Order: sequence, then structure tokens, then C-alpha cells
Amino acid sequence: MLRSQTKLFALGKRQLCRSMSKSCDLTLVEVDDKTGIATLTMNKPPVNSCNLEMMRALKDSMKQIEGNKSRGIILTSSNNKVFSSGLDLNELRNPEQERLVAFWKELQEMWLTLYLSNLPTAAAINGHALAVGCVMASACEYRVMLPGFTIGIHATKFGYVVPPFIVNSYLSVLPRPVVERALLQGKIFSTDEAQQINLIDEVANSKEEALSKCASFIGSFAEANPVARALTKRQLRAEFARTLLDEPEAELKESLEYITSPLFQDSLDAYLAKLKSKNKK
Ligand SMILES: CCCCCCCC/C=C\C=C\CC(=O)SCCNC(=O)CCNC(=O)[C@H](O)C(C)(C)COP(=O)(O)OP(=O)(O)OC[C@H]1O[C@@H](n2cnc3c(N)ncnc32)[C@H](O)[C@@H]1OP(=O)(O)O
Repeated sequence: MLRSQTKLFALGKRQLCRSMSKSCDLTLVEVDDKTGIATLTMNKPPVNSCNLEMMRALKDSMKQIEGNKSRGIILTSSNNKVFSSGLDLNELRNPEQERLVAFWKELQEMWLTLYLSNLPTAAAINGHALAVGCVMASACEYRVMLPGFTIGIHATKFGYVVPPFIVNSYLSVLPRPVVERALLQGKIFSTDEAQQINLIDEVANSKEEALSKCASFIGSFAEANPVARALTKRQLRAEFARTLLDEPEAELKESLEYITSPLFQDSLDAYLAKLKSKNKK
């Protein structure tokens, strides 16, 4: 349904495409005609949480961008405080089986599409990037973050086992001992801390500067043959994507069993209640 709701507009020198839900445009895509770089903006209020429709919109937008022969993708947010708050926790709470299966498959496909994109990818992290928000940023080849925000995978803090492909997202950016400690502690990093451990590549003082730094990174591949670049990237990244490429059903089964267990559901209830109570105080 979303695919048929995706529209492509000609807008002066730019093309704009939108993946729409009933109430809003979940993603916005603008292609700069001069550079050929596409900016993919997450636009799901209030905090870009990833429900089924959002992840489908992200995947479809990335595929459209690749099909449009753009030179690269910059992932960013329309919210100037939150890049993404990760998976939509409401999708995991007392889920209906069919929707949960579709949701988890979409997460797998969205991650594979971003992680193995043929194009150079960069994240302009203009707000908090938590859990799967951090995973999406880590799946990109380059990260530029604004000061004063946080980034990390804090799953173990609220009783979530971290699935292997999420571990691999971190491993493709950080050394193993750092990954192990960060995941086991459920560590959330400030912008400065993230730069110190090279979880992010650069700090920018505004979203415009972040976008510009991401564009410069993508521009650095101007001399590379796009096909050779894409195939080399795929070779380099294939190992970390292996579980999902070869055995998505096994990963799905394991995750579903865990998500629907009383242990997980109880800790999710407690976590959601804490999150909601913050706004009632
Ligand atoms: C052996 C192998 C087994 C494998 C098993 C695998 C199982 C793994 C299962 C799950 C993996 C999950 C990974 C995830 O990504 S889970 C998501 C984790 N994300 C978070 O914890 C982020 C929580 N949010 C925040 O900390 C803040 O909202 C923040 C992003 C910092 C923004 O803060 P602020 O601007 O102050 O906004 P509010 O907190 O007021 O939020 C506004 C409303 O949005 C609701 N909200 C926030 N985040 C989420 C979310 N992720 N999902 C759903 N809803 C969310 C929040 O409650 C507010 O709602 P309301 O206005 O009704 O109070």
C-alpha cells in the first residue's frame, strides 16, 4: 500500500519523493541536481520511532534513490532533537503474531538495504540516536553528529538481548573490546564521547554543516568507479550481513520467541511505563 502512496515530484532543480502514511509523510527524499546526492529525511513525529510503516518507507525510499542513479545517500531527521528513538516499542508490546512477523522482517530488510547499499551512505545525526536509531547511523559509511545529543545501544539496560546483526552494526565501526563493553553496559555516549571512540567521524555545529560534511564525504568517491566501489563494499560487508542474508528465518524465529516471552514482555511494560511517566511529572 505504501509503495503506491509514494510520490515523485519535480521541484525546480530538485526532485522530491515522499513515502506517506495516512497522516503524514514518513520519509522525504530530496536529490540535489548539482551533486546528485539524495537526502533521506526521517519524518515520523514525535521521535522517528521505527514502526512497520516507517521501516518500509525507509527501505522503499532507499531503493528509489538507488534506482534514480543518485551519487549517495545522506540520512537525517526533520526533528531537530531526535534523529531516531529506535524501534517503536508499541510494536513489540503484546504483538499480534502476523504483524510482528512483518515488522521484524521489515527491520531485517531495511537494515540490509542500508548496510549493503551500492551507494556511499552518510548520517547527519542532528539529534538523539538511540538503539535502532544508532544501528541505522552505524550502518552508514560516515557519521557527522551535532553536539549535545546522545547515541548508543542501551538494550541490555532494559532487558533486551542484542540480536547478532545489531552487534555486527557496531562491530563494523568499533573495535571488538569497545563493542563488548558498550553493549554489555548498555552505554549511551555523548557526542564528545562518541567522537573519542570513533563511533562518529566528525562533529558539526549545525544541521547544514553536518549535511555539507556528509556531502564532502560522498564527494570523496568521485574518482572511484561506482560499480567497483559497490562490489568492493559488498565484499567487505558481506561477512557481517551473512546471518541475515543466509538465515533470515532462523534469526526471525529466535527474535520472535524472545520478544513474545513473558520475561521480555514484563521488562517492556516496566520500561514503557517509565518512559510515559516522564511526561506526566
Ligand atoms: C538470542 C537472540 C534474541 C534476539 C532478541 C531480539 C529482541 C530485541 C528486541 C528489541 C530491540 C530493540 C531495539 C530498539 O530500538 S528498542 C527502542 C529503544 N528506544 C528507546 O529506548 C528510546 C526511548 N525514548 C527516549 O529516550 C526519548 O523519547 C528520546 C528519544 C530521548 C526523546 O526524548 P523527548 O524529546 O523528551 O521525547 P519523549 O520522551 O517525551 O517522547 C515523546 C513520545 O514518544 C514516545 N516514545 C519515545 N520513544 C519511543 C519508542 N522507541 N517507541 C515508542 N514510543 C516512544 C514517548 O513515550 C512519548 O510518548 P507520550 O507523548 O505518549 O508520553
